[in-house]
Amino acid sequence: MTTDTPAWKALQEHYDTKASKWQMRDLFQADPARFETFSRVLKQGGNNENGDFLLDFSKNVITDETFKLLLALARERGVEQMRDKMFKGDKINITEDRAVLHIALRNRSNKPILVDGVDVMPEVNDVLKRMRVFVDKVRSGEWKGFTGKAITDVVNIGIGGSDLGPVMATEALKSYSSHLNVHFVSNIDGTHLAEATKRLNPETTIFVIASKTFTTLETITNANSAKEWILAAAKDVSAVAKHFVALSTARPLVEKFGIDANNMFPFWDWVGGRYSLWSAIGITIALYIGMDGFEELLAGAHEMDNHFATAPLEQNLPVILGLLGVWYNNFFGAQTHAILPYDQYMHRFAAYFQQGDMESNGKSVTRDGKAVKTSTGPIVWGEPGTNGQHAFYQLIHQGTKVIPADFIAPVESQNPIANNLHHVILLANFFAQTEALMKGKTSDEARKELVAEKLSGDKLEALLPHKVFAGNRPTNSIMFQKLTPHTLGLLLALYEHKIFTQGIIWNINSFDQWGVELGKQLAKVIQPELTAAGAVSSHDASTNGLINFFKTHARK
Ligand SMILES: O=P(O)(O)OC[C@H]1O[C@@H](O)[C@H](O)[C@@H](O)[C@@H]1O
Repeated sequence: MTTDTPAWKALQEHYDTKASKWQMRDLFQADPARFETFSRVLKQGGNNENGDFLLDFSKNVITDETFKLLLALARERGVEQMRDKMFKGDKINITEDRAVLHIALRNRSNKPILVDGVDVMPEVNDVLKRMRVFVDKVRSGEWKGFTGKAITDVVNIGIGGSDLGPVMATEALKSYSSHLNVHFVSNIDGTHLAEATKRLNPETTIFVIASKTFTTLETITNANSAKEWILAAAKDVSAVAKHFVALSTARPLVEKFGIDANNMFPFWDWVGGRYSLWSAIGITIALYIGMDGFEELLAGAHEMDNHFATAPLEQNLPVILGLLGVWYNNFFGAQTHAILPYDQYMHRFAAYFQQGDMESNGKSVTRDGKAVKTSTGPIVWGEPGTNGQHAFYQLIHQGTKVIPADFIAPVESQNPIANNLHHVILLANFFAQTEALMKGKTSDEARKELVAEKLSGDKLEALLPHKVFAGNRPTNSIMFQKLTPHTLGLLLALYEHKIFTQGIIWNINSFDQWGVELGKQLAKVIQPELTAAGAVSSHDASTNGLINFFKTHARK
């Protein structure tokens, strides 16, 4: 049982007797070298645009002792051993009997990785080569649509892991894009496809059908409607081969759909959906920024993989982030974790890791099937700064909940307009927010301000409590030179391994997602009921009521 182990008990006692009483502002006052003690810099490789990558975790409610106790927990839980198993290709996804090898997709060293005794690297490299040929053809205009015109628009049809990664990465790397436009259709709501195709020309549009299983109802329904849209214009089935490619692990289903095997880019069951942007699922990213850019993304992730696999735990960025998350989740009772990028290009980053984190660690049984005794994965949420500041930061500053938050920003803007004024203001806000969250404002400080504003007596006393900030709100700050493909790769892998670390500490299987199945099963039962004659009475009263409301109000 996780809470009965020595390291967990030591942390609990440390929290109860010490940490629960600390104020970060005192910790900073007591130790002028706190930033040096609790920050780490990674020197990135690749081209010299990439530069240094900083994690400052000094604005957390920790001391040296806390840090040591957290590291002891990681050792006790066997984080290193499980990490090594993942990198070796062991089948650590026990409920699906699969290896967990997104790290193989970006294994730029090509060191063999064996699954069932077979090295997966030749196949990985083969798909990358085929992707390059295809991507170059489309980008150069050599690939033609059914009337012989070059392609201008790419529509990615996929959902969950087959959508969120490519959406997030193409948005993040927009400044590396060329002439091709990309669009994304995920929702089964016909509005999504209809709006995406409204202004597109079928002659110059290709559809990328992204689905690991090729059974996902939303994706297959959208893909069929997209096929009708192309065929309505082309009036010849041979157009399908020129306008559809598939990214999947399920070759027979792709062929059954009518997509040519030559236009299929495979991946493997050891790639989880939410870790699949590194696989052929990344083809839309490659079409957008070019194959060299995509391989830079892989290289950045590979660099973080090497760091995670080899750095001692006290230097290991994903392990540090994972442990800090456990500290707040399990000892301070934090329910959520905010991701706050100070970079407009990263506006889908939090949404991406909502799936990454919540689908991985939203579990309530241990790896051996027992009910967990601790809280597991947090609710992940966030928006880019400074938008969030004018919306929900109030609750982070003065609400009753502990909300640990990650602040993320590049040193250099891709758009240094107005002589970089915008970026300077943006970063000033980043730094100010983390300072305010840590320090807060005492009653004495607030009183002084009110006096300076010429307030006194009852008015001052009435206003005073509203002007006090308790502070002590924990934040991590992540900074890097510039949001290059390499840096984005590094950052994504950092969060992936953080999630991995936490899953091991909670002893849950972070690699399956059975929780999404029940709703799918029930939808299959309900779908025919919606168009059949007569009222429905086989469900609970609410579900019957909703279905029957729809049936009586739907116009024929
Ligand atoms: O890529 P597929 O097979 O269409 O699946 C899409 C998504 O489907 C969801 O049901 C799964 O929970 C996700 O993990 C997955 O990413």
